[in-house]
Amino acid sequence: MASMTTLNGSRFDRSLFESVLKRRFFFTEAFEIYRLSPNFKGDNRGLYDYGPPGTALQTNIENILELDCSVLTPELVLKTSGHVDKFADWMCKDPTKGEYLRADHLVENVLESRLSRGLSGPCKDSPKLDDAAISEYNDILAKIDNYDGPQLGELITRLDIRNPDGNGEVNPPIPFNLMFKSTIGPSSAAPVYLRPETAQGQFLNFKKLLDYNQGSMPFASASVGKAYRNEISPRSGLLRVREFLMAEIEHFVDPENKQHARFSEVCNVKLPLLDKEKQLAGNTTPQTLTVGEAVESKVVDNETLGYFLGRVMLFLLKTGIDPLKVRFRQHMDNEMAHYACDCWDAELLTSYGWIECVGCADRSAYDLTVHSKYTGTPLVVKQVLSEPVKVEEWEAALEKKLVGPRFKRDAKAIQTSVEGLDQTSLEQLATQLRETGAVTINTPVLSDGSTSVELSSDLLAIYKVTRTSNTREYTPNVIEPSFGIGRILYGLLEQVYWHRPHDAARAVLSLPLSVAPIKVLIVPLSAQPQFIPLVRKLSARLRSLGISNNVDSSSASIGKRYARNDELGTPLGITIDFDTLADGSITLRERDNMTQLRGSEDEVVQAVKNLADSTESWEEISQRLQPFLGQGQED
Ligand SMILES: Nc1ncnc2c1ncn2[C@@H]1O[C@H](COP(=O)(O)OP(=O)(O)OP(=O)(O)O)[C@@H](O)[C@H]1O
Repeated sequence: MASMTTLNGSRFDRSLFESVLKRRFFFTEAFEIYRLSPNFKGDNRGLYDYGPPGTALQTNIENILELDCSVLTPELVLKTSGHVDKFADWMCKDPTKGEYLRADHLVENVLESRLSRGLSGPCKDSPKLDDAAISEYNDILAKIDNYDGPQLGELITRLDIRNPDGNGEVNPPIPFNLMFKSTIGPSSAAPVYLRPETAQGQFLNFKKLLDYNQGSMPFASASVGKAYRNEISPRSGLLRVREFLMAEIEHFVDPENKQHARFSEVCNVKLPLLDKEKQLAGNTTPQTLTVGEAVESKVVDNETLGYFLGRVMLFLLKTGIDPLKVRFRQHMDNEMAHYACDCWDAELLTSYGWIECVGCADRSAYDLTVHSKYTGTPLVVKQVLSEPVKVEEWEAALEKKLVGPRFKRDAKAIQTSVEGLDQTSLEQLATQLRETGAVTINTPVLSDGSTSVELSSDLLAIYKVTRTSNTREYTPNVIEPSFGIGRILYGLLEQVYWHRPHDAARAVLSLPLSVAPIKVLIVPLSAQPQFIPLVRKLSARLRSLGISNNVDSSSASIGKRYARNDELGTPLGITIDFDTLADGSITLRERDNMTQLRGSEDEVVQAVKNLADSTESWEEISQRLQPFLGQGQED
């Protein structure tokens, strides 16, 4: 487990931190009052509700273009995309306890615990770890994501890895599909899944998106919405939940030209990169390269992927993430999702270790190709060429005189499927047809319920033709940054949490103004009625500038009111006191250093606006406004 320090260098204490977040209602366990009732049965882990500050923070973080697609997804779509067969994690059962554990996490947790205790087993009197074992464990941990189920099984047996809860032996790993299944309609005949990612809806709308974009490439769509995964054993709070908010951008690009028009904007952004070769060699220290250097040296495959890694880094920094607690880790070959050909994860350092928060995958032409093949709908771009070119192409022709009478009302569907075959498939099928005299073609559901048909060489011919063309046809590749908003939010909260020196009860969340749920706290010093119009006017004035604010007119001391809002991460405070009644001046307080400045309402409002627009810093404002030595009020 990573050892974390807070912003002022003290040790990070997760239980204190979580108590602050719960107290201030950033989030809570979902269905909590039911879960606490004695009749509640079942596994409620991995389900959370965000309270008002958590929801506001989430909205402030996400802020990207939206395309809103259906969550309920027919089985056929996810069968075609490969999720029904391959979207699984390896799971072990502890038969004694009846517990299920994710196999890679089990190995990781047990080896990390052995390393931290220097012992090779769970008991105090287990033998000490020798140098060879320490080196082997570190090597395994550096590439833990690269092991498949049987390999994890081999490690579990050879290293005698057991369930830390009770020390029972576990069964060999088996795959567990992470999708939630349901059915649609009263007949329950049509299986559906809750989407495990938002991407598929965007791929299925590719043709419409391309038309909407006047056929021009490259372009991107984006979607923000809930995704659902039946995680095997969620034990890390908001980091691993079963229902979470995802923001995914699908950038469609010409596979022969992966340059990016705005690459120069991110070229100099520095990235800490941990590539797959390093991990396989057991090395976990990233190298820092600029995006430009990383693409030039081919550490990152292409400009578009580099562009998005740069943008992800800038986004994380803007939300307030510490640059020393971010790294970009490349997936190893076995780790890659079934649809990806390259992938870099932006990981944040948390008290749970390095956690993936944004996955940046090159999904190649995988998704568009499989959906196109299955549905017979071409999901391609037709590029008009300035000079005509000679192209050699595979063509398929059905012997209609025979196909019509043989397949009757299915003939049309078969013809559409044959016409939808892409060049790669046609080439493979041509060889097969030549060698075996028949091929199988996938089709929509036919009248006998089947979803494929066998065509022999008397019914189907596949041959090469040469023609002159003014257009080039291609299936775009997709570069996809996929943001888990909850993980970014949690990582950020851990990183900005600290408490005042010598007072663990006075916690502070140093959220930047841009993402803080409430930007300004207004505190009237007294509950006397003269203060009410002043407070209302100031609050409305800030609101009209788009600056969210909260009024705390409770009877608690000023110090208590500020302390409550320090825990909510409110960056600025304005006090209205008796001098305000006399001369209209008010006090502006900065959350982190608690210094206060005094000026007229106009001056203070302008200062708040400049801080919110990042056109002036607190230090610069301190040069203009009078220092106010009222910190004593805080206690
Ligand atoms: N169970 C979850 N809870 C919260 N966020 C999640 C969860 N699973 C994935 N995410 C978020 O969605 C993003 C994209 O999902 P992706 O499929 O790349 O994750 P993943 O590789 O399955 O994650 P992990 O390996 O941690 O299970 C992740 O970067 C993460 O931020």
